[in-house]
Amino acid sequence: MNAPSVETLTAQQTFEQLDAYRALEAKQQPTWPDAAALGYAKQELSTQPPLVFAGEVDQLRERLASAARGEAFLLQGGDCAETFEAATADKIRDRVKTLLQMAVVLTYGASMPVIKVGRMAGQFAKPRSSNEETREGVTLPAYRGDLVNGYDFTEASRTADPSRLVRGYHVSASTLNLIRAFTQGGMADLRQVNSWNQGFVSNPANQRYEALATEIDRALRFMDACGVDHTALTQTEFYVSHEALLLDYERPLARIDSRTSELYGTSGHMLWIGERTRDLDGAHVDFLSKLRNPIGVKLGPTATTDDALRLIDKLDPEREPGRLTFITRMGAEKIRDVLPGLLAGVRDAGAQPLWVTDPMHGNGITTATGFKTRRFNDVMDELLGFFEAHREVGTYPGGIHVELTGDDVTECLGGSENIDEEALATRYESVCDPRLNHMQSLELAFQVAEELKRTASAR
Ligand SMILES: O=C[C@H](O)[C@H](O)COP(=O)(O)O
Ligand SMILES: C=C(OP(=O)(O)O)C(=O)O
Ligand SMILES: [Mn+2]
Repeated sequence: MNAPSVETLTAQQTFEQLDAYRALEAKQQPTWPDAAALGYAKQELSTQPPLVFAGEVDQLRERLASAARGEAFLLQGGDCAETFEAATADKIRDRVKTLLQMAVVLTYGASMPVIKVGRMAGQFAKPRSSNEETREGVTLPAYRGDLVNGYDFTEASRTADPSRLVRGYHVSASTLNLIRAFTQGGMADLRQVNSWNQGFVSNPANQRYEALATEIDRALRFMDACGVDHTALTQTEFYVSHEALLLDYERPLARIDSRTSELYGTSGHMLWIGERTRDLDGAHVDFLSKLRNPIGVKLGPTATTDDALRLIDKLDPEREPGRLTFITRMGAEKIRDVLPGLLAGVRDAGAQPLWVTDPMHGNGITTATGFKTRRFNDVMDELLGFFEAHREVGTYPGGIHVELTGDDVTECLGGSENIDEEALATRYESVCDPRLNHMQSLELAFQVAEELKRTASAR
């Protein structure tokens, strides 16, 4: 046999370093009953083309760097858990549409670029509070996302099936293909997106936002009249992200970039680590520390400044702007107590991560009838607490991370349509956490835009 070339050896060594995570504890991984089928799925994934390209990933890192410097704002959103069944053209279009509508409003409010990142094309794996679920005396494995098992409550459906890893890759590929088509092919035309927003404000419940919508309309007409570059108005950058939870999916999609010989996760542009898997000595932090992608880390109310600084040392030792995003999810009741100290501690240590708020995950409640839900008012309260904390400390509130859909579901309580507990049953479709519906998402965007206008005029 020929000796391996220097190039192969280098690639091998790179992957050996990446594989150090295998010796560490990986929380929230499924038990795959069929080892041979898992081996086959991983092999199959490792031969598939990357879903995203290293150059795009670098571009997103640069965009996020500008947000970390206070020169852009991140809008990240989508389902709690995407499903294979709901990866239809209409549903994907409506989610992208909702994000674009929100982005127009935020761009105007912030007077700066809004970086659009979907929780899409890979958000298929869920951490759970419990390994099992019991219904009417029957106990089965918990649903861990379509990448692992099915939502139907039967033994067969809830058994972890590795062929889902491969199917998840293909569904992600077709989702991404459609997103690229929509955002490059005319659907992102700012004038059209703004006309959709006119529909939102023409609803009497939303008239308080009319002035803002009219201002945006005038600004667009002005740009049009001036002959502003057509492409800037009709096409937009759109990136995808998901929680990098399932290492059996992420590892085969880690690739060496031929331009730089560096490792990239090619399952999505931005990857984040969840609140339940961010242990410093755990497999997830180690694995992601080796990839060049922008990395997010969720920080819940128990996170200390020391935790944040040690995560920075491990994930962003060079302190490269755009590399690390902290996504705080404290809960409306705690954010004003907990966040200012964290922001000040990190700033005083000389680090400048991007700070983003997830106003959803700290505000979950379960109704007496058993629905997991969130109150729109709590979500808004945490958002306001986020802006207040940053104003207090003098740091930059760089973005929002929300669970939302373009559909008219009834999963979160309140909002201008005043969804009450009874209404939850009418259209509750999420297979995991409750999402803001189309109207609630826009309402949130208009309120955040008002907040951003205030921040911008105070600077
Ligand atoms: O999005 C995430 C959920 O909060 C997480 O999966 C936990 O949900 P559970 O408490 O219903 O298991
Ligand atoms: C599980 C999630 O969040 P967290 O890790 O913050 O609980 C999520 O974003 O769906
Ligand atoms: Mn969730």
